[in-house]
Formats: sequence, C-alpha cells, structure tokens
Amino acid sequence: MPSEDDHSLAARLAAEAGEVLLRLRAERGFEDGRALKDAGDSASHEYLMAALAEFRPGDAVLSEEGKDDKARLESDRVWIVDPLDGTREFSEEGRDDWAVHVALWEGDRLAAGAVALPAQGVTLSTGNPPKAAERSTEAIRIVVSRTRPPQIVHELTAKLEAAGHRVELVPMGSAGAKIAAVLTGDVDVYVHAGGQYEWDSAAPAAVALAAGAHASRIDGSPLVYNEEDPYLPDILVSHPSLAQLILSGLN
Ligand SMILES: Nc1ncnc2c1ncn2[C@@H]1O[C@H](COP(=O)(O)O)[C@@H](OP(=O)(O)O)[C@H]1O
Ligand SMILES: [Mg+2]
Repeated sequence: MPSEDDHSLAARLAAEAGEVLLRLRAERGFEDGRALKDAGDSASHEYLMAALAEFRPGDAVLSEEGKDDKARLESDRVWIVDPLDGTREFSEEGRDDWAVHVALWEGDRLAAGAVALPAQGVTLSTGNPPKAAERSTEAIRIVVSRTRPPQIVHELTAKLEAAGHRVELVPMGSAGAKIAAVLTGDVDVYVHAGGQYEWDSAAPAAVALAAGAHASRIDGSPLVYNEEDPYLPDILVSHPSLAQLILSGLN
C-alpha cells in the first residue's frame, strides 16, 4: 500500500503544479501571452508526469499536453490530468480563473481527484470535498465559458424564464474554476456543450460527485472517462436541488 492515498496525492500534485505556475507567472510577467501559455502548459505537464512516474509508476496517464498512449485503454488505473485549464486566463494579468486538474479513473469510476486554483489559494479534492452550499431561492446563477458560451444555455435560459425563474449568466474561464464555483456556492449551475476533452472535466467532476453535487452529460447520462477518443463535448454540474429542473430544461 502506498503511504500517501490517491486523494492526498491528487491534491498535493495539483497544488504543487500550481506553485510552479504561480512562479512562472511572477518570473515572466504578462508581456508575451503566447510564450507564457506555452511555458505554463509544458512546465506543469513535466512536473506532473515526473511526479506520477515517481509516486505511481505502475499507472497510466492521459494528459492534455502529452502523447496519448493508448496502453491506457488496458490499464485499470489511469490518471487524467489537465496541467493548465484556463490557459487563456492564466496569461491575463489579474485573472484567477485557471486551474490544475489531477484525477484518477479506476476501472469504471472517478476514484480520486483534485482541482487546484493557485491564484485563489485553494485546492478542492475528493479527500476533503466541500460541503454543498445552501442555495437561496433567488436567481439561478449559471456559469458559462467566457469565450465559448454554448447556444444551448440561451435556450435553457429562455425556458427557465418562461417558467418564472430569474436567471443570471456568469462568464468565467476554466472548466475547473467554473465547477469549483458551483461547489463553493458562488454559482448554482455549469453547463457546457459543443466541445471539451476528458482532461477538462475529470478532476472537477470527481470532486463534484464526492461533494454530493450533480455531475453528468447534458442528457443526464453518466460521465465516462478513459475512452479511446477522449473527446467529451458536454457537461452539466449543478447544485443537487436544481439538477432535475435543469435537465428537463435541457432535454
Ligand atoms: N468548443 C470547445 N472545443 C474544445 N475545447 C473546449 C471547447 N470549449 C471549451 N474547451 C476547453 O475547455 C476548457 C474550459 O474552457 P472555457 O474557459 O472556455 O470554459 C479549456 O481548456 P484549456 O484551457 O485546458 O485548453 C478549453 O480549451
Ligand atoms: Mg482544459
């Protein structure tokens, strides 16, 4: 048995990769955004790959920044990592909506995961998931991509408003930062469609499920990872009390 369990390892590696990214931002500044993004993606990826090789040498890894080794399809334990989610926001001075994602898919389930939000000084993890926040009965706050809000959200908003609900759309970068905002109660719902990959959602979905939130595809079916094609284009994460309402609005 390894001395550090998978939950603790996920949280530690996400937080440590986050430190690498914070240092890089401080050292390089924001003048050359493209170079900062590339440096961030690769420094965090290298850090996580070395750490997983050291601490979980027998496990497979799927990383946004790595070559997709299909040997993962034969492995019972696959770490799914996004070394820098919200790369665009990472390169913009003052923004804190970017994240490091570390998840473990074991057999047929998300067994552990952590989302570090380095610029917010927070790491959420399955080892210590946040408690479901109380919801006020006011507006339904739906967090969406800053740059690619899906059309389906506008249709959902129209349906909810027609049913008498007040809806606020909150633009934010990074799937991890958006799902964290649902879990901390800053917003109520995250809906995305039209394109995403397994690494964008595995770690935040792991934490969301451990926290008792709703996390699924937008048709309500379960999120499944370690597929041959890691394209996983849509996701719904919501406060558990709103899941049925939102799913019926989406379908
Ligand atoms: N239509 C799309 N196709 C592919 N990836 C998408 C996408 N929309 C969002 N994503 C990815 O999902 C993450 C969150 O996006 P957003 O901030 O727009 O909500 C980003 O990850 P990366 O920053 O790791 O590339 C982004 O690239
Ligand atoms: Mg990403």
